[in-house]
Amino acid sequence: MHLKEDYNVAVDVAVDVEDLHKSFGNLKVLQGISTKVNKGEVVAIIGPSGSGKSTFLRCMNLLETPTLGKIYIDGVDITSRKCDIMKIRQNVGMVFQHFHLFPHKTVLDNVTYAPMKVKHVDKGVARQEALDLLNKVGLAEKANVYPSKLSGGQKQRVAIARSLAMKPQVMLFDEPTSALDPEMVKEVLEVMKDLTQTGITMAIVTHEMGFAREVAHRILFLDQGRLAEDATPKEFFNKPQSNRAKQFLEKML
Ligand SMILES: Nc1ncnc2c1ncn2[C@@H]1O[C@H](COP(=O)(O)OP(=O)(O)OP(=O)(O)O)[C@@H](O)[C@H]1O
Repeated sequence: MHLKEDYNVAVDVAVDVEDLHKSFGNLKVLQGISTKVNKGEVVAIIGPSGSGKSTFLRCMNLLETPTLGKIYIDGVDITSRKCDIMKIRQNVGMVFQHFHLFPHKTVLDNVTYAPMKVKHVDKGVARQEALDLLNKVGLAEKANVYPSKLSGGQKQRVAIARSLAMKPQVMLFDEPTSALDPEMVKEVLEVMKDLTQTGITMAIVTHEMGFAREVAHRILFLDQGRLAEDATPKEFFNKPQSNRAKQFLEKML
């Protein structure tokens, strides 16, 4: 395990990104991103289509391997070859645009699967914790149904509960409402909003500007793979600095 040298002074930092680059062949998607996310902080990653938001997020749990640069999660260098990827993924939950639930498992079994299989949590404990989580996302009564019987919004809420069941320190959300019918967006955003009150660190790629403005502590605005702005929602939405952000907001708001 490679700990960051100045880890002792950085104990409040959950995610530390240093000069992150990612290329796909000749395509330079991330071009030197550096930022820190503090424990309990909620950051919204926004920017034009193709600016590298999802790639940035996916680097944070090594779904994409950075081409260059370092990422530390809780002080652990996840870009080090010696890093145990499975351990990191336990600590960094991810919710995708599409829900990726197991279709042949009930809602409850979807939520208990990883804790039991990966962490060897006792079945009774895993079920109780899963029921508590389903209760939190408003789906306790759906515990025994199969995903095919759920709406998109309900599926996404199960996906969030499933991710939380691993008790991650950091939660990554990759456009969690983009695949939903408009009337279901709100119920998922409400669950995410509740989550922000629990002290968990969250990084959210989103096109929901109202949500980002209301809920995020910080806005990271990406433009062509660079961190063009790193500001509070108030600063960013009221006084964007770059022309690109101004143009983007004119379109989005
Ligand atoms: N696995 C991959 N192989 C090749 N190119 C990729 C891959 N993943 C992403 N890209 C390219 O990288 C660029 C950035 O993609 P990314 O999905 O990170 O952008 P984004 O800002 O999240 O976009 P959107 O808002 O449209 O989802 C795009 O040009 C995309 O085609």
